[in-house]
Parts: sequence; structure tokens; C-alpha cells
Amino acid sequence: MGNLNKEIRDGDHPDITEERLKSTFDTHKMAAQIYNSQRAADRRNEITSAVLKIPELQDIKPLPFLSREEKVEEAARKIGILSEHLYDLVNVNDGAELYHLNNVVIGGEGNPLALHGVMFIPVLQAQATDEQKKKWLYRAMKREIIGTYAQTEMGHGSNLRKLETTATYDKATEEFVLNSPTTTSMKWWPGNLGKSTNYAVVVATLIINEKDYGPHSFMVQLRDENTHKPLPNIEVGDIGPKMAYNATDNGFLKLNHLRIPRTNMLMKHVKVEKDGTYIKPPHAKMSYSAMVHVRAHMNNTMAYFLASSLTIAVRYSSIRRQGHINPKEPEVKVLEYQTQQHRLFPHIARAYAFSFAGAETVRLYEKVKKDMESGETELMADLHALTSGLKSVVTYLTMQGIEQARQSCGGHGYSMASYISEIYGIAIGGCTYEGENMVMLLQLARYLMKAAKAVKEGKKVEGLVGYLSAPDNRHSLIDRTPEKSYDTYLKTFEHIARQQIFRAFDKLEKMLTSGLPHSEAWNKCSVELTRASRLHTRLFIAQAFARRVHDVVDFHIKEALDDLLHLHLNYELLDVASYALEDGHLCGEQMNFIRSELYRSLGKIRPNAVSYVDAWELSDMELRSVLGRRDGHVYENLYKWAQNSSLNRTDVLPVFEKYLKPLMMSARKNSKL
Ligand SMILES: CCCCCCCCCC/C=C\CCCCCCCC(=O)SCCNC(=O)CCNC(=O)[C@H](O)C(C)(C)COP(=O)(O)OP(=O)(O)OC[C@H]1O[C@@H](n2cnc3c(N)ncnc32)[C@H](O)[C@@H]1OP(=O)(O)O
Ligand SMILES: Cc1cc2nc3c(=O)[nH]c(=O)nc-3n(C[C@H](O)[C@H](O)[C@H](O)COP(=O)(O)OP(=O)(O)OC[C@H]3O[C@@H](n4cnc5c(N)ncnc54)[C@H](O)[C@@H]3O)c2cc1C
Repeated sequence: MGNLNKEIRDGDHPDITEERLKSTFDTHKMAAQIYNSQRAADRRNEITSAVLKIPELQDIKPLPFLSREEKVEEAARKIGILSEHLYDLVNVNDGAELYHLNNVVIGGEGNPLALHGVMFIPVLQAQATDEQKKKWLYRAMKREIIGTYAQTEMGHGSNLRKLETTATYDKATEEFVLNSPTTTSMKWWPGNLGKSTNYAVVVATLIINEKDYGPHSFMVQLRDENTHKPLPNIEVGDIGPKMAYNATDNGFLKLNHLRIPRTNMLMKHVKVEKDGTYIKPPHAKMSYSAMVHVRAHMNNTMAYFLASSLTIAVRYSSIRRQGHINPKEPEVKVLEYQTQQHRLFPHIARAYAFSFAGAETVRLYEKVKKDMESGETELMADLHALTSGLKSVVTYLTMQGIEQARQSCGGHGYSMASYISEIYGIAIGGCTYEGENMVMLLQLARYLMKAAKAVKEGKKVEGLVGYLSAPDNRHSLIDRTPEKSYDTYLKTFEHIARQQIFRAFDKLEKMLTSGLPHSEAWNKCSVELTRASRLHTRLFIAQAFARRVHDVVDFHIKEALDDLLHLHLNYELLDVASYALEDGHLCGEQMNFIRSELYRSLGKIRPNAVSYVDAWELSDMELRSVLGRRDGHVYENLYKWAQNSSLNRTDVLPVFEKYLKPLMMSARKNSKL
């Protein structure tokens, strides 16, 4: 039997090898849990190995040293080479493999086909008729055309019903006239819209005979397919640099009374007949499918961003020695400090939890997608509620975790050599895109309030909100039952979520009864409502984690996951404990128990810490971090990395003669006077 940790190599830093030798589980078997099958975990490594053999696919230099234009060019260069090798060398089979290939070769900063794959193709798959698919989808899949999803405007992103871009039907010519009447109506933000794409699915307010039918999707050709020049009546460009994600040309688009054929409206579910008759879709929100697609996959991408930062931080913490615990002994690895463990390990557990919750969400998404193809829409509301809550909670907690990872690396964490700040910048975009987090929490709250109302009316609710109808214990049984069971924790999470949901419901009802209009009452309750949504979602995440651990067969993997779950439940419960203390569901004695279990968990996790992050099997190429190097040789490589700085090209910069010398000369002259 070889080493359980599969990252051990000769010549690695002894401090990191020492960590890996302690592993109690096979990291590649753990990868199968993270990526949902052994085959998927194997394929990731096969793809990485194939890429490493292609010299042109390597970064020309560390990405932080590239200008914005160089970043855009570098991503496009690699996309070109990748397209050639996609099937012969790497033979990519599905979206997950493609996403991995992208992460290894190009990284998270984006590429010209990012939105093409993430939204343009999915929206055509879901909303185009067979004829429209023949015309655009198959060309898009072969990359003959490149598209994006252009919905958000300068003035409106969240409130889709107020999009100002209009698509007015002209019965006489059987065309839609697309128009951006104001500055604020310009499309603003769509990824790759600025410079890369030549087509877009544009979301515009449909007007027929002066009646507003709300947002609908239209295929618009933006640029000439050969010259790439913008077509007449179209103004398009890049919106400028962003916090991160700067290899992507997020863009603007102004449409000046642009005429497109009637058949350019995506009409699989909804129709406008030649005479202007409007035929409703089976469900009013079917046209929101591309957003739901991304939201459903975001748990996994966020888990990936979080795991990337933690891999960097935990590996670095195992070679960074500073200070003493026992003054008679050498300086310790900073990973020995309980504060460092408390800062990092709960986020490792969250990364696993998000991945497991993500797998369940994608399964539900795939089912709903299939149902929708045949016009079946029953589960759409459940999926919308679940993805709205998860999207918000997971992106927010990911943001917290990545920032903790950065701080845990001390000064070097602040350097782009850690690459954590770029990962942070990319990940936190997720708090905003695909629905601003508060807005999405309030969407889930609508669903929760309906469920609460049903329960109050004596009806039984089931599924994701089934616990609202289930019997509740007045007092938590944590520490009050002889057997060690996660059920007592999950029941406590249920209690907390249930209490908060009914608290928000009662507040809302009271205001409505006092005569306040619904929208005003809703606004006055909205903080309580978002709290309810967060607690409901955190319950789901904990349940999904427990379900996965329950299903694992391999003893050592189950044991290691069980340790992470134990940490997760105690940490998360402490985080929300005030809700349970308020009504006496938990008492001080139980709080002490939970705290001591948390500290015990940190000690239990410690020997496996490096293995838990290694199990994500993130190669050096995709991490792009000096601090996170697999071999632990950080210091000499930090020095090498700094040599890339253009400031080091000469010993004396021109600014010396120009500004600094005169400044010092004049100061010296003045001090002589
Ligand atoms: C392997 C595949 C890999 C895939 C990877 C993807 C991950 C990528 C990460 C990689 C990293 C970086 C890449 C960056 C990529 C960035 C992409 C970003 C793209 C975008 O941002 S596109 C623009 C997104 N915009 C939004 O999300 C706007 C948010 N607003 C809305 O969605 C809506 O306005 C709304 C808030 C939902 C409200 O809509 P509306 O006013 O129409 O509705 P009401 O509030 O009145 O509600 C009415 C009723 O409808 C229900 N409902 C709403 N939406 C849905 C839905 N989608 N499905 C079902 N039901 C829905 C709602 O619940 C109400 O029901 P009720 O009346 O309460 O019963
Ligand atoms: C990196 C990135 C990539 C993007 N890519 C795309 C893309 O490819 N295509 C595309 O179409 N768009 C894209 N977007 C745009 C994105 O989808 C929107 O910015 C997002 O949906 C938020 O909308 P907004 O900007 O209008 O925010 P706003 O709604 O203006 O939010 C401002 C504040 O108002 C609050 N608020 C707004 N409405 C309510 C409400 N009803 N109740 C309570 N509070 C409210 C919000 O919570 C927030 O605090 C992208 C954005 C980013 C950052």
C-alpha cells in the first residue's frame, strides 16, 4: 500500500511531507466524494496531466504581472489552442470537465468564451425552438459564433420587470424593433459583450400593441461574422476595469431602433404569432432558466474558490514557522496555533459542505430542466427557492472564508504571489451577479412565508419546508441524550429556522392586519425575512452534509468526513446560537458543551489538515499561488516571483531623476540654509 496522501514526492519541503505522512485517509478516494465519483476525480487528473504536456498552454508569466490587455489576449490565445486540443488530447466529455480544463489552463479571471458556455448555450438549449437550435445552437456549440447573455442594464439589474430596453412588435413587417431609449437602458455588465462576442441573447421588455408583456429573450447579431465590426444601429464596448475578473470584457450595448425578424424571439415556451397574438408560456418564469442554471452550479464553483484559498493557506501554514508554544522547543508551524486552526478549519468543512449541497442542487436542477422540456413546471418554485437561498448564503460565507485564508497568511497573503486576492475578487462577484444576495434571500422568503401560512392554516407542508410541520422539542437535546447523534444538532437547527420563519411571519401578519399595504409591510419586515432565509438555507447545507456522510461506505473516508461534519455542526451552531438562547432552546451548559466539542474537533482535524485540502487535487498550475505550492518550497520561489516585477528591470527608475532626486536635492539645500 502506498502513501494515503497522494501528493507526497521526493524533494518536497520536509514540513509538508511530515503533514502528509499523517493522513488517515486516501486523498484520491476523498476526491471522489468531492467530485461525486471516482471516475470524475480520475478524469480531472488525466486532464491536468494532458495539459501539462502542452507547452503553449502554460502561463507566459504569472498572471498578476500582465496588463489588462495582455490578460485578455492571453486568455484568447489559450482558448484558440484549447479548441484545437479539446477532443484529440483531452477528450472533454461534459461541463464539469470543461470547467476543470478552463480552471487549469486559463484560470478564474475569464476568457472570451466564458459567458458563451455558462449562459448563451444553456439559454438556447432551454428556450430555442428546434428550428432556432438548428440556426444558432449547433453553430454556437461548434464555436462558429460566440455569444453572451445581455440582460442587466445600467439602471436596472435586480428588477427585471422594469428593464427599459424595448422589443416592440411591428406586425406590418413581422419584425421586433429593439431600442435602448435612454443612457440607463444600455445593457451594462454582460460578460464578453464588450469585445469578444458577435451574438447575444438580449432580454428586453416585449411590447405588442402598446401592451407591456414583461422581459423576453431575443437573439441579436451584434457584429459582422467576418470583420467583427459592430453592425449598424449597434454601439458596443467594454465597461472598464473591475475589482478582479479582468481577463473578461464585461460590456455595454446600445440598440438604436434595431430591427430583427419575429423568429429571433426565443419561442420554445412562449410565442408571438405573425398577427401579434401572444401565447403565454406554461410558467411565467420559464424565461429565467439561464439564471437558474448558473445559480444551481454556483455552490460548486464557490466551494472550488473557497477550497483553492484554503489549500493555499493550509499548505503555507504548514511550512511557515513563527513563535513558540513551548519556549524550549524550536519555532512552531503556525498551523499549531489554535487561533489559526479556528480561522481555517471551519471553512474547510464549509467547502466540503457546499460541494455536497451543490451536488444535491444540481440533481434537482437536472430533473427540473428535463421536466421543463415537456412543459412540466411543478418543481420550478422549489428549485427557485433553493437556489436563491443557497446562492446568497454560499457566496457570502465563501467571501468570509477566503478573506480569513488571506489573513491567515500574514503579510505574504496580501501579496499577489498568494493569488488569494484575485480568487477573492472573482468569488465575491458571486454575491452580486445572478441576483443580488438580499434580493435573492427575499425571493426565498416569499416561499417560506407561503409555507408558514399553510402551516398556520393547519395544512401539512412537505419537502424542503417539511420541518415546519414536524413536531418540535421545547428544549434542545444536545448533550441531553446518551447516544452521540447528529440528529440532535439538526433538530436544533430546524428549531432555530422554524422559530425565525414564524417570527418573521407573525410580524408581517401583524403589520398587514394593522392595515399596512403588503409591499410596505414586507419592506419593514425584510431584515427578519432575510434572517429566516439564511437560517433555512444553513439548515439545508447541514442536512446535505449529514446525508452525504451517512451514505459513505469507505470506513476511513467516512471517519474523516464525520470529523469535518462534527466541526461544521458545532461551529455553525455557535454562529447562530443567539436564536436558540433567546427562547431557552439551548442553555449556557449546552453552549459550553458545544464550544468544547468545537475545540476538540479542531484537534481532531489538525493531523489531517493538509490532506483535507490536498484531497481537492488542485494542481500548482490551477492554483497559481507561490504560497500554495504543492512542494512547500515557498521562500525561494517568492524571491523568483518578485523578479517578474517590471520595476526590477533597471536598478534606477526614471522617476528618480525626474522627481525623487529634485525632491531630495531641494530638501538638502533647504536644510543647509
Ligand atoms: C458545469 C457548468 C458550469 C456552470 C458554471 C456556472 C458558475 C460560474 C461561476 C464562474 C465564475 C465566474 C463567472 C462569472 C459568470 C457571471 C455570470 C453572471 C450573469 C448574470 O448576472 S445574468 C443577470 C442575472 N440577473 C439576475 O439574477 C436578476 C435578478 N432578478 C430576478 O431574477 C428577478 O427580477 C426576480 C428577483 C426573481 C423577481 O422577478 P419578477 O419580478 O419577475 O418576479 P416576482 O418577484 O414578482 O415573483 C413572482 C413569482 O415568480 C417566482 N419566480 C421568480 N423567479 C423564478 C424562477 N426563476 N423560477 C420559478 N419561479 C420564479 C417568484 O418566486 C414569485 O413566486 P410567488 O408569487 O411568490 O409564488
Ligand atoms: C462580475 C459580474 C458579472 C456579470 N455578468 C453579467 C452578465 O453576464 N449578464 C448580465 O445581464 N448581467 C451581468 N451582471 C450584472 C448582475 O447580474 C447585476 O449587477 C445583479 O443582478 C445585481 O443587480 P444591480 O446591479 O441592479 O443591483 P441593484 O439592484 O442596484 O442593487 C443595489 C442594492 O439595492 C438593493 N436592492 C435592490 N432591489 C431590492 C429589493 N427589491 N429589495 C431589497 N433590496 C434591494 C440590493 O440588495 C443592493 O444592496 C454581472 C455583474 C457582475 C458583478
